[in-house]
Amino acid sequence: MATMESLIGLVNKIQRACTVLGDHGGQGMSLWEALPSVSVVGGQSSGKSSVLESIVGRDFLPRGSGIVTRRPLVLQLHKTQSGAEYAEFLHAPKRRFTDFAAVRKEISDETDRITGKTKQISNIPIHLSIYSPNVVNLTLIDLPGLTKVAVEGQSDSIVEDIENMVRSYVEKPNCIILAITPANQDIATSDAIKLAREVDPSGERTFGVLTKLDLMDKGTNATEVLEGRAYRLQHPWVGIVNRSQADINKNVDMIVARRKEREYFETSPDYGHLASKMGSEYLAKLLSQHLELVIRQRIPSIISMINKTIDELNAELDRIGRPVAADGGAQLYMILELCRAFDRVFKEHLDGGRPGGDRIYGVFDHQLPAALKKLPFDRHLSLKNVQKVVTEADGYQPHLIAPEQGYRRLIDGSITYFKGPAEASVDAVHFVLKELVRKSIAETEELKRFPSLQNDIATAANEALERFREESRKTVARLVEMESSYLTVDFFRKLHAAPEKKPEKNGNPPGPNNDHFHDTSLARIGSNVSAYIAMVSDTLKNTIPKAVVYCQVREAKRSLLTHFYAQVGRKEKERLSAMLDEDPQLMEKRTQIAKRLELYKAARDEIDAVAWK
Ligand SMILES: Nc1nc2c(ncn2[C@@H]2O[C@H](COP(=O)(O)OP(=O)(O)OP(=O)(O)O)[C@@H](O)[C@H]2O)c(=O)[nH]1
Repeated sequence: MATMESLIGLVNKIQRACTVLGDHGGQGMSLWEALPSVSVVGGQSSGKSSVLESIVGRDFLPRGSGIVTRRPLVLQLHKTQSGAEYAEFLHAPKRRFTDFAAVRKEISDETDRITGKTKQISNIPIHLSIYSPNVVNLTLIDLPGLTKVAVEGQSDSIVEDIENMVRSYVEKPNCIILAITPANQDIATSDAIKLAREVDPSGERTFGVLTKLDLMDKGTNATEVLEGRAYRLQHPWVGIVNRSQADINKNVDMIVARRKEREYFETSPDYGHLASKMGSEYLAKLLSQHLELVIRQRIPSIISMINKTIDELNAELDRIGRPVAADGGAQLYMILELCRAFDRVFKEHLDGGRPGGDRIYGVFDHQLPAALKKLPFDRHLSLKNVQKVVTEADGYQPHLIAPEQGYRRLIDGSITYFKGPAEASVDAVHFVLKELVRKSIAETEELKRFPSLQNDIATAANEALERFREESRKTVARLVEMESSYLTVDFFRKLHAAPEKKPEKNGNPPGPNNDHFHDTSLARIGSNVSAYIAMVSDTLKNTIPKAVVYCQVREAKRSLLTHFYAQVGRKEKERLSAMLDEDPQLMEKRTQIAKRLELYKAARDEIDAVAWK
């Protein structure tokens, strides 16, 4: 069975770890909030500081007018067996304070360090551990005193700000509320009780403390309250007699004050029957026992909360990606893996599974045929142009049988027109591929965190696509040139073999100088060339896509990043690191998650170490 010391010590440790990692409540469900704690609340001058000092048995809290406590003070008390007595702050772990006046000054200075001298308040706690033979193991959180009016130099919102901060602590279901009320004030007007009732209506986590019993008017007493008749709480009320201002001025020792308090109750005609359950020493023990009980009850739910959070944080880390390895080999491997991930997505776009590849087919199925159809062959093979070309080709000697040169020139001239649509197909496919590269980079989940590498891959892929386009352009240009370089002779032989149309009945006999004959013959040349060109067009409609796919699409699939891989392989480690530069926001997020993960794991280890049943 875990001991009381180990349980409270356990929570102390986890609380300290929380503060180191910036987890101190007010941030949604944090570990801090899951831990049971005791918060001290009360109106100004209700005697909060006095109660705390009395529990500790030392003067160590800053005093003064106005709002002195401006940051929560997490006071962790550790009982020592050795008799050694000292204090330590979490923010100054190497310094051991044995002079408690110096502790007081350090609390003041540390308060100012965050809030400035502006008298503003801050919810970032100061952690103070006190080791002493005169304490019980207990953790108390001292909060700013509730006030009704802002004083000189404070903003009007301070009253509300303090109340909000105090409420943010006491409203947590794991907070035990130590509600301090001076006995010389009507309990109905107590700020502490008012707030406690609001956040803990059933009173199960509120401990009522009545201070200044010695200052009550003569003839009156607080038995109504202390016996639980005036205001009922689940836990018994505890009456306290702290040092008066006069005692403080006279530097009455805390241990002496404790003794005097004990004597006060033992000899009091009003409270003698309650004496064993009154006083600051009793209060400290009561709280310590209760805190231990609560911790014991909560530990299972804390463990499950810790485990759940660890799982969630791990999943989140996986989602945003683990940190980049430091050594060059691992970085190179990572870059190649990321490139492959991109390549997979890119291929899915081309092969189907992701949209986009179909747009390439669109180029071949619509764009290219439509462009071929629009070529101005009608104009080029008009009677007038045929005549012009044929005549020019014949030179000074008109042809005898067939205008061979004319045919060739007309065909060559026509074929040149195919270059336009061929290049347009190359460009269209190039832009589709470029767009797919862009899309694939954006869709590669693994690459999201590496903007520099995204850039590098985009540049490398686009350079590769440029090279493929160049190659493709040359290839389609060649296809077109090939059509000019050697004509399909059979086509014309067949034409020649086909029976010629009979001359019209009343027509003149055929003769080279006859106009009518001339026109018919030119028209026939035009239509022959046109038919031949239609055949070439059909061929190119089929071969251009083959060339484009061969040079651009197939290459993109095969070797989009081949050059890049070779370059990366030659890179220095520094350059590799630079390629794996991450989005700074993401790095920050990862650091935060990693820190929290560290905290939760440390907490789990602490709990395991206590090995309690
Ligand atoms: N006689 C007597 N005086 C007390 C008692 N408790 C507190 N005082 C005096 O009341 C004054 C205020 O006490 P503190 O302990 O400073 O009260 P506080 O709530 O911490 O005050 P702030 O920090 O200013 O909000 C001091 O002068 C104390 O000496 C008590 O039980 N009896």
